[in-house]
Amino acid sequence: MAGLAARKTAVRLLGAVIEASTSLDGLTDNEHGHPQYMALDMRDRALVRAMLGAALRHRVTISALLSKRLDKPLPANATALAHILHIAAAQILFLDVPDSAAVDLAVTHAKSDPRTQRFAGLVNAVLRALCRAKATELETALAGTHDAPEWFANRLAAAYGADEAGAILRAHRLEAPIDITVKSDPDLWAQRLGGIVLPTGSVRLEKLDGAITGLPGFDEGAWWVQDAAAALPARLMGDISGKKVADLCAAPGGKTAQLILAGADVTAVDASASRLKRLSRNLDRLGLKATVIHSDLMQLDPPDLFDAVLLDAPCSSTGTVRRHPDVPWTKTPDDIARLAALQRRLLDKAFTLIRDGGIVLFSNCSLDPSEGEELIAAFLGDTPGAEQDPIQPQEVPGIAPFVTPQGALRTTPAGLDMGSPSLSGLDGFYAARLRKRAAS
Ligand SMILES: C[S@@+](CC[C@H](N)C(=O)[O-])C[C@H]1O[C@@H](n2cnc3c(N)ncnc32)[C@H](O)[C@@H]1O
Repeated sequence: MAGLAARKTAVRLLGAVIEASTSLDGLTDNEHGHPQYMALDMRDRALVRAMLGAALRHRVTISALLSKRLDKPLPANATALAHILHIAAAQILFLDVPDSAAVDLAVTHAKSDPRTQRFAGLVNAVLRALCRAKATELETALAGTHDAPEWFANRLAAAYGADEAGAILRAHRLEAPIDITVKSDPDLWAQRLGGIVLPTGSVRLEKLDGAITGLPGFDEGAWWVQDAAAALPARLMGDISGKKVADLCAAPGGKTAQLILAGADVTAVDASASRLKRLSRNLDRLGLKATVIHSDLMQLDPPDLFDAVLLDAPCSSTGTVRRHPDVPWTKTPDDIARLAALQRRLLDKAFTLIRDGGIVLFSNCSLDPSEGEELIAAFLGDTPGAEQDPIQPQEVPGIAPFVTPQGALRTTPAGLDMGSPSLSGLDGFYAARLRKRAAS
């Protein structure tokens, strides 16, 4: 039956995300993804990603509308059934798929699986009722929830206040636009690619029709994909032309490329061999060169100190939910605490690698203050010789709204209003510039 394999794959992957906290990025990787996903053609893969995106972005809304159609909650162990219902509901409520196709394929799927066979009638009845109810109930259901797990919504509210947290969670319901960093001439590339130039200089495309590799300028290495917020930390390192700079968590290399183009002599370090392969491929395409070192940062022992280092540390990625809607459902507060502790160890190490007067630019794509504001305050409080070098609102065009009173950079998906929701927002990023006091 046409389309059944895509539905079965989406249901299987939703299970892997929800039950096993597996990252969606890995499952849907076009080279090393889940075997069931890899067996699909590109069109079906795109459909699987769309179904999973909608199912995760609207998970609470979908649950609420499904449970209204059930006499009693599904048994806790009926996970296969729950995922079939969620993937079908995502199509019915949020995708441009005919209702009849979504329902029929879900019923056929339920009949084909021994765990769900006896529920095929229930799947049919619940989904048909949902098709009838959506016109009158969807809007109210959306208004009744932030579509986030409670722990995540509470944490954002504690950090940003109810209004800002609400705006961030509303932004998380939308797919992010595609941002591009160009080597030069953003106006020209915006015109060629059909995008706009953001105040910070990135080029933004509302959405992508087809593969990114097919766009003009890709093969010749004129640009690379990089969220507009992710493009800021490397630009906060001041004048690095001719300086010895290390990118300490470098792969896949978006910031490495920026540092090279700013004229620095760059060493790119990363602990992951496979991610470093991607970095090398990316730099090759862009025609850029760095010294690449495969090492755990904690073991790094370079012969000379650096003038500056960029530590774009591994984090909870809670700033990237628009692009990775699985994050709130796969990460936990314990993960955040563990990653914050790792970042602190990496920052302590990074600080030993710079000369007196040198800088560490610390950044990550988390929205959680324990991985940003609080971590830097603690580091400054107990690291002799470390001081904050406040970021100035004028030093990079367009950053003024994101500079905090402490002189750090904080972006959220609720920032950067470009007039329409589909063109607005930024990944959540934090960046702070730290200096090692020169010996007196
Ligand atoms: C947020 S990503 C970096 C993104 C990159 N800076 C960019 O802009 O393209 C974090 C990176 O840190 C690397 N990493 C994690 N732990 C590390 C460690 N102990 N030493 C070195 N690299 C590490 C991961 O492999 C991952 O590539």
